[in-house]
Amino acid sequence: MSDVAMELIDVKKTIGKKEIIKGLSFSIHKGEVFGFIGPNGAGKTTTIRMMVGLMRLTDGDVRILGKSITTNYKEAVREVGAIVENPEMYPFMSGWQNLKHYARMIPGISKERIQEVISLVGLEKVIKEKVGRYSLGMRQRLGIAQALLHNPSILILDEPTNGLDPAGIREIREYIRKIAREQQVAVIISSHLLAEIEQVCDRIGIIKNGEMIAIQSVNDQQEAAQENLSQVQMEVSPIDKAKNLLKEKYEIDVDVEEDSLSFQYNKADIPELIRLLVAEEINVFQVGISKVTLEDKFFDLIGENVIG
Ligand SMILES: Nc1ncnc2c1ncn2[C@@H]1O[C@H](COP(=O)(O)OP(=O)(O)OP(=O)(O)O)[C@@H](O)[C@H]1O
Repeated sequence: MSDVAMELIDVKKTIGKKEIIKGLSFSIHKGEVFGFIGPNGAGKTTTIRMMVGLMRLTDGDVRILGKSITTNYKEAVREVGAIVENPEMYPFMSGWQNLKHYARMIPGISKERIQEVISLVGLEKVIKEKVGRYSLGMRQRLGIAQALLHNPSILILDEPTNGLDPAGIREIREYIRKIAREQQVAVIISSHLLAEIEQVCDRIGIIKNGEMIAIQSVNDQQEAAQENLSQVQMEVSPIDKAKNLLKEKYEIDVDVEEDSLSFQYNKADIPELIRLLVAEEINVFQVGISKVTLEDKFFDLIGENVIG
């Protein structure tokens, strides 16, 4: 069986005359935490509303476990658990009563399942207390428990860390990882703050003006940092010859940015690389070396500081 949980195929949304989402295509895998990140107004909420079936697509399709949200709405939506707006909870009832009340509306939810979702979000100790006395972080986790009750394949959380203090953010992260790992649920979280979700995500998709401008595996970044790789910018000529040489001879993954090559390499080995390029009659005009961080990449890509 395929490990794709959700697939977006050229998803577009036009409201009035404005094209808000301009053809998004990407897949999210089972057991993965995918961060959906971009500045305010980039189109995250609009995309999420389409993913969960709260808003019609203008064009394209969303498939959840292969089921189309446009032609097989009921079955597709069944696979989704989401917190898009603040979940409604009754403050005068306990966490347990809130979940039980909600579970009545879904056929086939056992008492054991309720207990299971409570332990998934670590609320065992306070579940008999009134929700009115919960911290915001606890309420968020109760919301996640509620969204998981019907055993969805995908959990979607829109700005889950909004308003939380650092301890609350840390806890939410921990439980999100646990849910993805233990239940093989694909978790999609949106945020405009890279630093808040970077640590919890396997991959991050960066959206700007309704377009996906990059999808980056977080592990690649961490591996690069561990292997002591630096980000190298090299102004060379002829650029294509240099690019091909680095690719074919040294198996370096090279991007071309205007008249420079951009790649990751161990700083200590760069003088040798320059010597080799020169020996091949390639002119090296400038070499810039910086540390590889996702924040730099994010900043480069969207051209403004939304790190917070
Ligand atoms: N109903 C609507 N009518 C017209 N424009 C809309 C509508 N809903 C959203 N937009 C516009 O679409 C763009 C994307 O909005 P969206 O709320 O999806 O962004 P976002 O990335 O979630 O931002 P935020 O983090 O601020 O919620 C914005 O420019 C917004 O003004």
